[in-house]
Amino acid sequence: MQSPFEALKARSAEDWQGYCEHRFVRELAAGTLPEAAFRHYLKQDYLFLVQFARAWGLAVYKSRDLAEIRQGLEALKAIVDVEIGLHVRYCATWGIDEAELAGLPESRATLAYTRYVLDAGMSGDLLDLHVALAPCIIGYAEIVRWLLSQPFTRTAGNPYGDWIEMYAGEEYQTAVASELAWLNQRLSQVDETRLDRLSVVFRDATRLEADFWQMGLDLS
Ligand SMILES: Cc1ncc(CO)c(N)n1
Repeated sequence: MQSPFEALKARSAEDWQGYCEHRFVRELAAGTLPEAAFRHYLKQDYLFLVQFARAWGLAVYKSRDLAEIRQGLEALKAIVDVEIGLHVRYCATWGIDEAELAGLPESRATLAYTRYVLDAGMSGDLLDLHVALAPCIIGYAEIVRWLLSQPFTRTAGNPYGDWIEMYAGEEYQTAVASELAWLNQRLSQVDETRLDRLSVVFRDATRLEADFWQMGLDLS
C-alpha cells in the first residue's frame, strides 16, 4: 500500500517531478552545468541554510512535548554545527569565502522559498512546518538516488561529483529516513480536510524548490 507521504506526493505528481528532474540537477549530474550557475546556487544555498536553521528553531518552539523539542534541537544542531560548516568548507574549495557568503543579498527565489516555509510553520503547527520542509529534506535524498540511476550521470571526473556524493551519503540518507518515518506516522493520523490543506503547503513548497534550481540556471 502507498504510504501517506507517497499519497501526498501523488497529489502534486507533476510539480514533484518538475522539481526532482529539473534541468539544473540533470546538468549537474552530467557535469555540463555552467560553473557560474553552480556557484550562484552554492552561494544562495548558504543563505537558504541560515533560514533553514531558523525553521528548526521554530520547530523547537512549535513542539508540544520534550520528545519533539529534542527532535527539533538535534536537527538545529546538525545544521548549525555540521551542515553549515560543511557548506562553508565546500564553498571554500570553489574559492568562495565565508565573509563573502555572509554579505550576499538574498535572491528573490531564496526569500520566497525560505519565508514561505517559516510562514507555513508560524501560521500552522509542527506538522505544517514539517510538510513545508519535506520537499527540501526528502527531495534532495530522492533527487540524488534518481540521478545515480540515470545513464547521463557521471560521478568520476564530474566537478559536481562531491555534491552528489554528499547527499547520497549514508549520513544524509539515514536522517531523511527518520524524517520520512515521522511524517508517515503523523500523516496517517490526519483527516481528509487537513490533508487537503497540507497538500497545498507541500505543492507550494515543491514549486518554490523548483524555482530555486531555476534561479541557479538564470543567475537571478
Ligand atoms: C534549497 C535547498 N533545499 C534543500 C537542501 C537540502 O538540505 C538544500 N541544501 N538546499
